Amino acid sequence: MTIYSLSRSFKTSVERTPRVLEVAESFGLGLSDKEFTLYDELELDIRASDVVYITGQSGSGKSMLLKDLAAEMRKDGLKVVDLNEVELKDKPVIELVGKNVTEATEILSRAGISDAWIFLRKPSELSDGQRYRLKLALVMEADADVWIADEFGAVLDRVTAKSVAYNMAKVARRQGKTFMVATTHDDMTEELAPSVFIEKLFNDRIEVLCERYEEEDPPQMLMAAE
Ligand SMILES: Nc1ncnc2c1ncn2[C@@H]1O[C@H](COP(=O)(O)OP(=O)(O)OP(=O)(O)O)[C@@H](O)[C@H]1O
Repeated sequence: MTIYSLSRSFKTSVERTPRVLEVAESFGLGLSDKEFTLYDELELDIRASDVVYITGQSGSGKSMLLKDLAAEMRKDGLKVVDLNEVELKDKPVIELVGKNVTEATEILSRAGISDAWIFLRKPSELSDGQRYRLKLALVMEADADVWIADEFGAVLDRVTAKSVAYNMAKVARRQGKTFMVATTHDDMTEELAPSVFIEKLFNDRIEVLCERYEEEDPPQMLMAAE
């Protein structure tokens, strides 16, 4: 069990251009420097095999929380693979994962790619959604302790996003990986079956629900800060 303690706040200062001054005057906005906090000494208990589902409205601080959590995990010596940092080689898809064709097709199908024509194409010839699923396959194959995906499934249709969410969470749990996603979509709870569900609200408000299905550890509300 590792408890990560996270704090993040920003100082904002506004550049006083003529248009900024006009808008400020029209709407009666003050232009003094302000500080806003996304979370302050937030304590999160994240374990191997946890599926962490971070959701909340756009701009509420989900990406920042995912990034800060990943940075703390890296500091802690864990190997974190970030979907947004996965680079794709210019080779047919079937060459990019697995030790052989059987393994490659298995990994690709878990990531939602099961069309043989896609296997033969190169990443540059795929759609955004197909490339995204290929990256998910590479994340699953990477020798990492933690998989992270910001804007998880944003370029996929909802049916595909849910199916990929279900498969990835299942594989992560089976392999003892920590799988953490952030997205505005809050319709994947059933598929991800998260052990840690985080709803990031505006300002420093955050709700964390931890549900680990162990007898000695019943579902509990860890923190609900206002
Ligand atoms: N460098 C920065 N300086 C000041 N404010 C910042 C900075 N980076 C992010 N923010 C602010 O922090 C807040 C949270 O940003 P974040 O990217 O985590 O939001 P998000 O919930 O992931 O949004 P989205 O769903 O739109 O991606 C936003 O209001 C954003 O404007």
